[in-house]
Parts: sequence; C-alpha cells; structure tokens
Amino acid sequence: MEVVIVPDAAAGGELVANALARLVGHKPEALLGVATGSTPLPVYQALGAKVRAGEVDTSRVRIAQLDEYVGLPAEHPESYRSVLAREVLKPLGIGMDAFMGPDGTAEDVQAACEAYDAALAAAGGVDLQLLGIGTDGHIGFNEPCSSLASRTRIKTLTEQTRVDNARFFDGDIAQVPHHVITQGIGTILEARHLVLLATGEGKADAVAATVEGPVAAVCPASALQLHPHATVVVDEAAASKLKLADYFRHTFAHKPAWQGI
Ligand SMILES: N[C@@H]1[C@@H](O)[C@H](O)[C@@H](COP(=O)(O)O)O[C@@H]1O
Repeated sequence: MEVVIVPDAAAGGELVANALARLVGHKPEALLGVATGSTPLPVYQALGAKVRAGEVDTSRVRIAQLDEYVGLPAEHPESYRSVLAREVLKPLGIGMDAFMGPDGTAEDVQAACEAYDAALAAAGGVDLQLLGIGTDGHIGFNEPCSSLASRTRIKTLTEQTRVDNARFFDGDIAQVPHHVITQGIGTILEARHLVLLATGEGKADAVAATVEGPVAAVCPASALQLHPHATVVVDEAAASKLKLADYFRHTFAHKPAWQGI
C-alpha cells in the first residue's frame, strides 16, 4: 500500500486527477469507479478543468457507481445516481449511456445486486476505483464488520452514518434511508487500482486504522492492505495519527516521477 501525504485537499484532488488523466490517456475506454461524499469533489473539479482545457478526452470513458440508497427514486436529488450525474458526469462531459450503477428501486434488491456485480465483470472490471472513507472506517457503504469477501448486497446503515449523511437531506435524519446497496469489499478489491482519499482531522483515526492497523472487518478500509495496487492519499490533518508519516513522506519524495501513483 502506498501512502501519499499532500498539503491539502486541493493538492490531493490534483494528484488523483493527474492519475485519472494518465489512465484515460493510455486506456481511453477506462471504467472509472467513482465515489460520492464531499472528499472526492476536488478530484472531479480538477479533472473537469483538464477536460475543459482539452487535456483529457473523456468521450470513451465509462463510469461505475460504488453504492446507492435503497428506495430513493433515481431522480431524487440525493440518490447517488443523481449526485454522480451532477458532480461527475456533467462536469466531465460524460453521458448517462456510459454510466452503470445498481438499481436502488428494484423490487428484488438481491437480484439487482447480483446483476450489478455481473455487469461490472462483463464490462471488463473497474480500472481505478476512487474511495472515500467514513469516520468508522467504512468504504462504499460497507459498515464495520462487513465481510472482507462480501459481494454487492443490501446493507443497513449505522446511526452514525445516517447522522453524518443527514447534511445532504436538509439536516433531517428522518429523510436518510436506512438501507443501501453497496459494492461488497470483495467486489471493490477486484478493481485494478484502488485510490482512497481522506481529508480532515475527523478521518485521522480511520486512516491510522486503515494503514497501520491489522486487516480486520471492524475497519473495512483495512482490506486495502490485501490489494496489490492500493494508494491512500491523505492531507496533513488526516495523516496526523500515522506513526510512519515521515517514512511515507520520504518514500514518495524519492519515487521516480514517471511511476505516478
Ligand atoms: N457512501 C459514502 C462513502 O462512499 C463516503 O466515502 C463517505 C464519506 O463521505 P465524505 O467524503 O463526505 O466524508 O460517505 C458515504 O457514506
């Protein structure tokens, strides 16, 4: 696992956007796995700027969704499908025909989950999966003690996650669904490159457990330690509880520039 410590969220956004641009440069039809939440927004902004400047051609890029609320109509402004259409697809100039995600309104949720896993595999698999992290170490919506081998399935949110996400629902927790569909941890681990981005002091404990703790289902993000190509990009605040911070800084500073992340 590589840990890159950046000065701030904007620098993290630029670093990850550069990695995405480089990927799309050598694989124009790349399948990019994207995450919602506030943390990846600087990535989408930085990549959007490159698209507008003509530095990146997204005409063949495909986008895959990580997780979704169950029961919110697709057109609800806070369904993750709507959020991604607004925050990722539109700024990157990508049409909904290049988008794939689970159906959060399906009557048979389990069948919709299995269909999504099959669709990801049929599409050739995710090339780069961008991840945020919850304060409890969740990735996607894989709450603590999710099986590290899990596939896409329905999950029940913890109250903490519902409280954290109420800000997107006018601060009204009653509007936050209890159930979600999330790519499983086993599904996420199948992506060719995992990039987890974390910013702010509130993520420092979760980042330390992810990077320096044991691989344990109680911290779902620690599963990244099992992946052959996982990159954790953190700002100084999110890195503040890493014991090996100086080592990570030294290693990245001396890495050959051509290698990227
Ligand atoms: N399902 C999403 C996660 O994918 C995201 O990583 C997390 C953190 O969000 P933020 O980046 O806003 O802190 O929020 C939600 O729970």
